[in-house]
Amino acid sequence: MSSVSHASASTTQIVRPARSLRGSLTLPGDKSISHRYAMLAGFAAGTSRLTNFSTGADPHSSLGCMKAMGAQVALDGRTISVTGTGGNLHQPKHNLDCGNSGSTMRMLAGLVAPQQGVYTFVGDESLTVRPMERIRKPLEAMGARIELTEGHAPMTVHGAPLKAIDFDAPIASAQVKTAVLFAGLQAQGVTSFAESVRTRDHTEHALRAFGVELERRDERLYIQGGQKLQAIDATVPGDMSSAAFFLCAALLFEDSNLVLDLLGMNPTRAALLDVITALGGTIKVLDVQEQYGEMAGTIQVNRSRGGLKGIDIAGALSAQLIDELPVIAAIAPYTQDGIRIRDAKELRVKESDRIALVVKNLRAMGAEVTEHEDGMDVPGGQRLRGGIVDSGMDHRIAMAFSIAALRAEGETEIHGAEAASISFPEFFTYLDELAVR
Ligand SMILES: O=C(O)C1=C[C@@H](OP(=O)(O)O)[C@@H](O)[C@H](O)C1
Ligand SMILES: C=C(OP(=O)(O)O)C(=O)O
Repeated sequence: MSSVSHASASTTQIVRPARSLRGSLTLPGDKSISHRYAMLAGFAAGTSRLTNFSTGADPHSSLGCMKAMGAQVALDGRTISVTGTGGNLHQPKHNLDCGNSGSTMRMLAGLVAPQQGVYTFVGDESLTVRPMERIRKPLEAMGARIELTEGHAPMTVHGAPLKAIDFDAPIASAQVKTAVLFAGLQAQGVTSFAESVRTRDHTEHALRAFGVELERRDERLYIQGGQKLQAIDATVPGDMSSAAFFLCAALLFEDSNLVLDLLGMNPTRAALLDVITALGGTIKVLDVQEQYGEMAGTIQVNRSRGGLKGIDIAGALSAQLIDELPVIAAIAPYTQDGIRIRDAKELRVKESDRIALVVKNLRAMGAEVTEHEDGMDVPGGQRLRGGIVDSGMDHRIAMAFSIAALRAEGETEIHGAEAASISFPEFFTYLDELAVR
């Protein structure tokens, strides 16, 4: 990077090409795990200590909401202490502000639906147009009442005593699974949940960490209502979806060398490592540990000699890589055989329409790309030129195109670069440290 300029509300970051990517990093805690630990610690009895908690704005929105509902939160560097409400959330005095975070709004809806009181959730411009119907359906089937505004936030949850349901998820969403399990935890009877694609399982591990019994039989999860939660002392593993930017950057240079410590290696989040290997990276796992069911390890990434291969990503793999697809697509022009992505329609309802924005920004950098309703085809063997990138105030778009910029000819301007702080405030500092110029 060379300079940062502030134009009205938006920050522009200039990213210069690099010659290599070298160094080692310990990434801030995983965003998905941090959300779940924040919510369950705020709900449990006792004081939880959460070390290496995410530095992203999103999990801090979850902490803020838990605070507004009676949890006590104290910050001490990378460790956060949360004293929970022992299962009785307070009705908040104001609207619950979820900021930019879909996870906060959807998962908390499940936690408050069985509680007494009325809870109104609001968010920023992007969150206000994201679909919430997907959680209204199961929670209303259990007995809660949820008011939406044309299917979106603002969302008001009227809590009520809930009864268990058997729910078969029509879409692959770990946030919907979490909302149903959090409601089932407090419902009368045994709630079951089945999904056709196995999504990230952090909620299952987190519930067990806090002492909840949860069973999986024939791909269906069962949770008995009325269980009590006890505080934990946990270290959050580094975020694989943040690591994705540097892992993809390491692929772009033959002599790159990247070591990541304490990286979350939960198998439901690690599909990216297979993609990196398929494209031509080599990954050495130097050490693996486990805490509360979550694996964390040290990995070393290099690139094999020769050009980068291509890959087709579709079906369950698209769901497992959903947050990594923007950066995978952004480096696709630099592969030999190109990358084709399908079955990723969910990308259209994230913080932005990520298919449309990836296509627009690839074209702004001179790439050829074909847009599909559920994905895109990016041919390989292309050279990109530095251009003007519009983040759409979407963190993953801002960071994905900063990586594409490393191999472009000339400088790239990332408009709305500050969006990175939603999940990874340190991103540009780390990129500067790792990029060899
Ligand atoms: O459960 C989670 O922590 C998440 C699940 C995914 O969303 P969906 O549940 O909407 O697929 C993902 O895109 C999001 O970044 C985090
Ligand atoms: C989609 C994302 O998060 P959320 O749904 O929590 O806003 C993301 O982090 O890419």
